[in-house]
Amino acid sequence: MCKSAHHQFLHDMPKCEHHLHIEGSLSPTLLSSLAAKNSISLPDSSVDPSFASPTALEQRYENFTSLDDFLHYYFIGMSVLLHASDFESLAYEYFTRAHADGVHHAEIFFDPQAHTSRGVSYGVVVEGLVAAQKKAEKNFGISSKLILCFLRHLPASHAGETYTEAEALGHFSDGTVVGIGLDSSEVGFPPEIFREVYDAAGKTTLRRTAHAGEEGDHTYISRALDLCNTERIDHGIRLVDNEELLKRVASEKILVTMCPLSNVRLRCVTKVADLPVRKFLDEGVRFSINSDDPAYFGGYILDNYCAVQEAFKLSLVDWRFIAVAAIEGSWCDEERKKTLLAKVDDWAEKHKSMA
Ligand SMILES: Nc1ncnc2[nH]cnc12
Ligand SMILES: [Zn+2]
Repeated sequence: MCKSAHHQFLHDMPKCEHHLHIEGSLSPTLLSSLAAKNSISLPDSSVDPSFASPTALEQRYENFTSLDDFLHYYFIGMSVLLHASDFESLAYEYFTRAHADGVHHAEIFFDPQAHTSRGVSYGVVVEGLVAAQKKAEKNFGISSKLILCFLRHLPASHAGETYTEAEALGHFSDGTVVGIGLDSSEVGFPPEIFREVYDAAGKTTLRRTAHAGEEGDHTYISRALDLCNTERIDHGIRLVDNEELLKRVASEKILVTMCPLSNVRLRCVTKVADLPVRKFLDEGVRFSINSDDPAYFGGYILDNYCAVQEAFKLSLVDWRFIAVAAIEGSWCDEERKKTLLAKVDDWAEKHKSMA
């Protein structure tokens, strides 16, 4: 949680999170307890000393050198998740934390291929996540959706098989899964490799997003939009390298899901102040602020909000733009959006003295 009392207004702001990998919310403590419970052997600490203790892992997470360096630990970490109850514990721990940070609506990525490839069925993963979603709605009033991500380092045919499995279970038509996304190593794996699943999704009510312009250049963003028809861009910070594309994203009201602390930890930028927050606001690019993989990147959503405020000293008008863009760009129904927008009005009224 953000430590500064000055940021109470950010705590109070009704937030939507759109860029959260549920497997990336696996804390080193839960990781070790699930490893013990499920008898999963992690790498020996003589081979990688980071696995000596949860504290050692946390320290290693402070020194990622790239997206791939992080992904190495991310995939090992999630190997402790075996049962529906593990996914439920993981997701409920996230919702508890998100609620404490003032999240009212969350759209959650999950990586089924990273589980099915080690013998954990797609159905088990979703069963656990849905159980946590229901509990979070009941106990915290948090609405949430699932976004099925495809791993771009695996073949497109594998993504196609995963799509077919989710579709056959009725998870697209019954609303269990609201949309599809694309994650994992970006450079060398452009979005159009996965055109077939995006084309299929485009013929349904499924929403479409993709990680683009995180480590990859701005052409990854235009290719996601033009060749995969994505409605959102995850990260998208390389938009700043192409003025025309940036203006297009603004005019087409495409939501960019920024993840400030992630971008610093993975060395996409040196510091939060180097992110295009002011530029996006000035150009009318709609964006939300998110935690990506909070257990790995040193902060949950409110820490990301506070880091942006420390770096940019935004006004209430700026924050209101961010709050409204996040709600309008959410994939929930119109009634829920109306409720959330009314909460933003109340919040702005309460904090008008800071304008
Ligand atoms: N920041 C990120 N980029 C790409 N794939 C991811 N999977 C989890 N976090 C990711
Ligand atoms: Zn991500």
